[in-house]
Amino acid sequence: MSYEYEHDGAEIYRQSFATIRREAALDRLPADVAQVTVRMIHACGQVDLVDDVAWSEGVVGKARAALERGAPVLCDAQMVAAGVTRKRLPAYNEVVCTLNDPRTPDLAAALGTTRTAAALQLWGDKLDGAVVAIGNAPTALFHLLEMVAAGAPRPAAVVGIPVGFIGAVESKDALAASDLDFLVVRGRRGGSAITAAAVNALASTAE
Ligand SMILES: C/C1=C2N=C(/C=C3N=C(/C(C)=C4\N[C@@](C)([C@@H]5N=C1[C@](C)(CCC(=O)O)[C@H]5CC(=O)O)[C@@](C)(CC(=O)O)[C@@H]4CCC(=O)O)[C@@](C)(CC(=O)O)[C@@H]\3CCC(=O)O)C(C)(C)[C@@H]/2CCC(=O)O
Repeated sequence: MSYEYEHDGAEIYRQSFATIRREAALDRLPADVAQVTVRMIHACGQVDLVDDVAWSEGVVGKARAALERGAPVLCDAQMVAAGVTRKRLPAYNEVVCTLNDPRTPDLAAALGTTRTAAALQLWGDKLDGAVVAIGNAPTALFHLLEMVAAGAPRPAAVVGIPVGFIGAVESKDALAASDLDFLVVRGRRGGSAITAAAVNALASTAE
C-alpha cells in the first residue's frame, strides 16, 4: 500500500510558505517582521497568528545585527534551544540554556521561584547584547524584566513567546511595555516551536 503525498522536503517548504503568504494577512507588518512571522505560522499552522504579533520598531534588524556580531542565543527551555537550527546562525553563535545546570534547583529554592526563572541568573554577562528566546516559561520572561530593571546587562532583542494560561498574557504585555526591543505573540498562544522558528527566521532570510 502507498499513499499519494509530497516527498520532496524543499517542495513541501515552498508550498507551505506560499500557502501562508496567500492566506495570512501579512500586509499590516513591515516586510522583515512578515518574513519572521511566516516562519512562526509555519511552526503552528495557524495563519491568524499574524493578528497577535507585536514588535518594537527595528527589532528584526537589531536581532540580526546582534547575531552577525556573534551574540549568543539565550533560551529558557531546552525545547527552544533544540529547535534552533545551528547551520542558519551567521557566526557559529552559542545557543545557551541553563535550565539543567546543576546549580539551578538550589537557586530556584533560594529565590523561591521556578527553575526556568532561576536559570536566568546563570546567564551572567552573556546577556549583554544577546538575543533572548523565551518560548515556554512566563516566569522566565517576568524574571528577565526584573533582572534588567535591577541593572543586569541589556539584551539586543527579546523574542518573548511563552505559552499558556498563567502569566503568559501578562508577561508578554509587560515585555511589550518595557524599553527592551521585542517580538511577541500577544495572548495565550506561543510555545517553544514558534519561538525557535522566530529565531531561525532572524538568523537567516533563507526559506
Ligand atoms: C507552569 C509550566 C508550564 N509549562 C508549560 C508547557 C509545557 N511545558 C512542557 C515541559 C516539558 C516543560 N515545562 C517546564 C519549563 C515547566 N513548565 C512549567 C513550570 C512548572 C514553570 C514555568 C513557568 O510557569 O514559568 C516549569 C518548571 C520550572 O520549574 O521552571 C519544564 C522545565 C518542566 C520539566 O520537565 O522539568 C519542561 C521544559 C523542559 C525543557 O525543554 O527544557 C511541555 C512539553 C508540557 C509537559 O510538561 O509535558 C509544554 C511545552 C510548551 C512549549 O511549547 O514550550 C506552560 C503551559 C507554558 C506552563 C506555564 C503557563 C501555564 O499556564 O501554566
